[in-house]
Amino acid sequence: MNCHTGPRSIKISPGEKVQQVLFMGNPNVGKSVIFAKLTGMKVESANYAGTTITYTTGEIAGGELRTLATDVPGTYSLQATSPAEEVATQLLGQGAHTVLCVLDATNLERNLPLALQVASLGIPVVYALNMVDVARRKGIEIDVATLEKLLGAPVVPTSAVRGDGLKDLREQILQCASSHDLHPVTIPQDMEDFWDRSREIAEKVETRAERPPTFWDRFEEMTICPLPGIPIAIVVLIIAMGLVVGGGKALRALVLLPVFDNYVAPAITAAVSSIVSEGILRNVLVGEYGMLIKGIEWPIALILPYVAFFYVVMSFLEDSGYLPRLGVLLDNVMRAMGIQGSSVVPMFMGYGCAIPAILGTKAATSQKERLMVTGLVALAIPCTAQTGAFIVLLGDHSMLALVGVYAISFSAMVVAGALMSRVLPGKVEPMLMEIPNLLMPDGKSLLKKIWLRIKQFFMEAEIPMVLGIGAAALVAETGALVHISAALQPLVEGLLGLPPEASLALLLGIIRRELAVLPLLTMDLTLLQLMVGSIVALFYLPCIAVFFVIIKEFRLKFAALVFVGTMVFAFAFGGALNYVGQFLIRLFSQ
Ligand SMILES: Nc1nc2c(ncn2[C@@H]2O[C@H](COP(=O)(O)OP(=O)(O)OP(=O)(O)O)[C@@H](O)[C@H]2O)c(=O)[nH]1
Ligand SMILES: [Mg+2]
Repeated sequence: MNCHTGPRSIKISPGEKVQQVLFMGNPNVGKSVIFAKLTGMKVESANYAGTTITYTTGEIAGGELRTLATDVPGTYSLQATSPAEEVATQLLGQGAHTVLCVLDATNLERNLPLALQVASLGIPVVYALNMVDVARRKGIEIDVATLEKLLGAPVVPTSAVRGDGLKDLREQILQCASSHDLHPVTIPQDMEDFWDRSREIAEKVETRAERPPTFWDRFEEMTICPLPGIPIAIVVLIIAMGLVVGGGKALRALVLLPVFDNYVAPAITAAVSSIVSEGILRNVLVGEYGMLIKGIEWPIALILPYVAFFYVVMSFLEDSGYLPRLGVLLDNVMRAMGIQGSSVVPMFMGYGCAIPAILGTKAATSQKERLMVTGLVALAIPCTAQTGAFIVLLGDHSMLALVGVYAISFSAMVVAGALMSRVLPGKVEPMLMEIPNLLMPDGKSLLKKIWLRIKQFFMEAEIPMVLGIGAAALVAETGALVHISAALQPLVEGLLGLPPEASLALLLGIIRRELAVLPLLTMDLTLLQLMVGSIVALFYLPCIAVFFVIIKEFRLKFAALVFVGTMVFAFAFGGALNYVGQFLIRLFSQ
């Protein structure tokens, strides 16, 4: 038997007895952190609801029998309302030797209904009372002995990020799992919600110290009120953008470009020239579009610095719990787009990469919300690599042009969202928006997360880049580009006012989003042409990998709609910008 584990699989010999443990609980209570620490497996954790949207299985060492633990997506109740919650209830239906139910000590009353539902099915439960460090900071005390008595099962106080209480928790899990059998369970349609009982228990075990609010308490509140929440959000976004643009530029100019230009490129050119004689092959390898030159310079010396700083900022925002607060502030704007404020998280993820953003929509409660967010991410949200390309292309000319591209992207989202909410079938259900505690991210996990993301960018970008640029070099060197450019001339030159070679950007943009921008670097373009080129690249097709995910998650029909929609939007908007721009230039030069 092979268990689904995400990154690797666990082999179990036929007939071997294993213990199954499910890690369950409300979203954002620390299940994945506990799971990662007890199994040594790498799983994503972040400070918002819905980080885990599918399950991962790992092994907890130490018992007599082997113990398999499964990190389950968070759920508020056993009546699933989203695809991610359905995964949780299906896993529970298969039964377990033990369920580890993780409770957030700062939100006990809201966490208990699920715990009581699970226990009412007769499944053995061990409780982790997690986040006790945050509870202490907030002046919340929980009487663990009484809670244990009321729940009739072991309760272990833990602080998962610090590792406190995890040794004891492991022992309790192994002991409980070894003394019970596994039975599949049927989850009744109309389960009791246990809200009253939860309130009763919470009242008995919880004491909240009467104390004046600390600065941190007040700051948590301030971030969600329009005043001063919106000015705070603007400052946060300016700092974030400054860090990405400034930090990326410095890393690129001071380290990566000098190293590449002075050492790497000459070494590669010399090595290839000594083996390959002059001609098409040498040009494809190290010429103007040489795959070994541009294929390394573009992803590593130009884009990587921005990607790296972007992930630093994004991971910090994710782990601090600030993102859902942005959702509260933007709720009205998001509703104008036809989606819920809580979708700010997957949409923000889209600024990293569209794929986790689309998968992240599994936590949404309606299919229409999933389609809307996916459509918007595919159309108008540039991924981090494309953002890097925009900064390289526009940032050196005019920061205003760069800000302009993002302003157009936001406006387009409102228009496209309003359009899609009319065209797409179904209804967007109101979603529960959970606002997590603001936390100071744990340094070690933050660095690990940033490093993993940078590594993943490198692995995913490098090969398609080199191959795509190689294909482009071949197209240019063999003269095929002239024919392709002639065929696309009415579109590229006529409608968009770009030089014919810009057709290369459209061809390469199918492979990766930043490749729809980078070829423009080698052309001598006016500011208007740079803007038009960037806007077309922004709205143009998402990359091939994203299409595969859209087809897998939704239907081919929706992928086709995204294909046509993004194409039409890109050319219509790019064309309009070109004509309006040219008209204004003529008007002002008279
Ligand atoms: N201070 C503190 N932070 C914690 C603790 N446990 C988890 N966290 C943080 O809380 C956030 C949520 O943790 P996750 O492990 O992603 O939560 P989850 O229950 O898996 O969430 P979903 O996958 O969304 O259901 C992360 O930012 C963690 O770093 C803890 O004991 N103390
Ligand atoms: Mg999780």
